Amino acid sequence: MKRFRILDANINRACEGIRVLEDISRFNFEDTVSTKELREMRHRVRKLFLPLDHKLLLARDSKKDIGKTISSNSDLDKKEDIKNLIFGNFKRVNEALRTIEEISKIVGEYNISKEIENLRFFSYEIEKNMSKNFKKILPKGIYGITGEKFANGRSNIECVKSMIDGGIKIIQYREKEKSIKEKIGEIIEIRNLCRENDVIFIVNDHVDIAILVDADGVHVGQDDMDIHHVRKLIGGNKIIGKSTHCLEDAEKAVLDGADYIGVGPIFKTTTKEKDPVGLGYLEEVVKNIDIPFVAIGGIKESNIEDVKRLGAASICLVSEIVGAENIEKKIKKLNEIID
Ligand SMILES: Cc1ncc(COP(=O)(O)OP(=O)(O)O)c(N)n1
Ligand SMILES: Cc1nc(C(=O)O)sc1CCOP(=O)(O)O
Ligand SMILES: [Mg+2]
Repeated sequence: MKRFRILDANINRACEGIRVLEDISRFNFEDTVSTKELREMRHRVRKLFLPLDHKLLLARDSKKDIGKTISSNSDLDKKEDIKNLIFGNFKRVNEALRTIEEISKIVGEYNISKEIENLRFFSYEIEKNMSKNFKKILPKGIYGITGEKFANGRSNIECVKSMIDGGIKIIQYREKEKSIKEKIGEIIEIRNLCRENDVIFIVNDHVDIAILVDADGVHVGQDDMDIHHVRKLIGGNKIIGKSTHCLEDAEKAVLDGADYIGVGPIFKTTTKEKDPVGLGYLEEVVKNIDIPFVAIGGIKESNIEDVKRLGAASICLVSEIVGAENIEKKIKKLNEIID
């Protein structure tokens, strides 16, 4: 009898958890695939136990459940945001399925146990897919940007491979000279390399191509598309970076909903025609701006320490990295300095 009580409690626990996830997937993310898969999983669990419904109901005794008092006195269930809510519910569902799987065996329901085991693995997959709905956050450390013109004959692809081998966690594709067709070819290749290596991939300027290749985000400048238009096109779960050159730009970018801002050019640079704004602007950003930022422009091994010291957690270097004799060694050296 007690075994059926455990089964009953865990079937309910699993199905209720799946229902929460299903509603988040449906109404919050409008994710058709995960919604359908979760609904199928919930129906499958219920259906498997239909023949045992009577025994399960007889064994139910919610009033005497000692877990109720323990749970109402516990702080463990506090969920601060939707992400925690999702991971908390997947944990709950997977644990409940595991219990159902084990108890089904000892009541002689081996086929059901096997099916529940399969559903548990299905649930791990859905969890992975659903986590794609979350926007990635700007990593700390070195932010790499392509620049074939400064790469001593190396291709953008070769540079990206070396950046990844050097341990970079975010790469932006920036290319001003090639045709759209050539750019798309390279972007797809780099997107795949980044995805395989768990590196965030940002496309510079081209919102349409970023959407086309399902990049993690896009970077736009003061003369590019406005953030609210970009957001409308690219959706809420992608990163939007915006270049800023003064505090007014930065404040506007925050209000417009940028996920991070570029702050520069800090020093004189030959990669872009723009006068330096100096370290003063970086200091202003550190004091006044609450969203993540990337320091950029003329940053080298020789001055990166000054940038870091002022409070820049993410630092971008183009020519210093792609123009280095050994890109991997350069990145490792830069990381040593800023660590
Ligand atoms: C991280 C980062 N910061 C600034 C820029 C510059 O963008 P933008 O002003 O649009 O100039 P171009 O790069 O398009 O010449 C950037 N790309 N990345
Ligand atoms: C692309 C770019 N944007 C900048 C900005 O301040 O918005 S500075 C810059 C060039 C950065 O290249 P390097 O590291 O070779 O100086
Ligand atoms: Mg631009």
